[in-house]
Amino acid sequence: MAVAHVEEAETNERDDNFKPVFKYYKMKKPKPSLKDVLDFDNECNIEEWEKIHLCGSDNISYLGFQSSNWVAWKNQSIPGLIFINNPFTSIGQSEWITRCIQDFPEKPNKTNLDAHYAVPSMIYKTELFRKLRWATLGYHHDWDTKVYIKESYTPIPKIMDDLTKVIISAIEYKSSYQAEAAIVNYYHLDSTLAAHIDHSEYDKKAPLISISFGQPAIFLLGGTTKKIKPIGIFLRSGDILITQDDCRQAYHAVPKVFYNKETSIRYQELGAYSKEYLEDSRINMNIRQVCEPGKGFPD
Ligand SMILES: O=C(O)CCC(=O)C(=O)O
Ligand SMILES: [Fe+2]
Repeated sequence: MAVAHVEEAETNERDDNFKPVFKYYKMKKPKPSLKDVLDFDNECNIEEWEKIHLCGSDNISYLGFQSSNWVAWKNQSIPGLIFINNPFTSIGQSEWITRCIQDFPEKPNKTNLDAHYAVPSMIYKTELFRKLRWATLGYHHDWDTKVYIKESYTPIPKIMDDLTKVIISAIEYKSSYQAEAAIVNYYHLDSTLAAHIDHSEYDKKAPLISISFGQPAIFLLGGTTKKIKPIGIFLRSGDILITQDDCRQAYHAVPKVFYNKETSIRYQELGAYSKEYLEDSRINMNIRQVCEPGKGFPD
């Protein structure tokens, strides 16, 4: 919490060019215009972006990928940001969604509910599931102190580790990389995520892999201070956003989750609970390396 206070104090209201954009896209009435939002699917507002092709490894269909050739985008003026257009099949997405709903919130992983409830297993079948906001895996992020603790660890599932390896190899990241922590965020149509920088990791440059599922959202990406006006980017189900190097230290937020009636129709393969949940929800699964390679936790 102390960290958040310092950040707030750094940018007073007058200089804050992030908040007005956040409030604008969050607005319900009148509905904001979406004409300036970057849309990689429909190739709108992306004149300054370069289309690139990334290669996934061989034999990766078990991870839900549709092929090994992925369309991605980068921008010279935003070093470190890579957007990958949904490379998953709809069955592949359904499998990841099912993991996010049925597996990842289960113990020994941690969730926001642990502090308030005796959380039953198969929580997705209970009323409590609507109150789920996050689940953490690997080194658990402590939301109050904003530090990772070496002893607070549950293993990263192999399938998530495999997915990470394929993405890290596709972006040709040169250093070694280990998926050490994951946060799964659960949003409903009225949920937002306030502007923040992810600086709890000791390695502040390594790629952060962020994958969206379910209902679409607007993601805001600003700069290292809130003085910098953010850009809005549409994130749809299956899209992968990677932030590394300087971009890792940029403010970002989610001001809006949309309702799109086609979202749940697309996942015929989902079980009944997941399908109903996804009707008005968005899931974001993000994977991080916590420590600098070969260094471990500082004393
Ligand atoms: O939901 C998203 O797209 C972003 C999540 C995020 O920024 C975070 O978990 O730190
Ligand atoms: Fe973040």
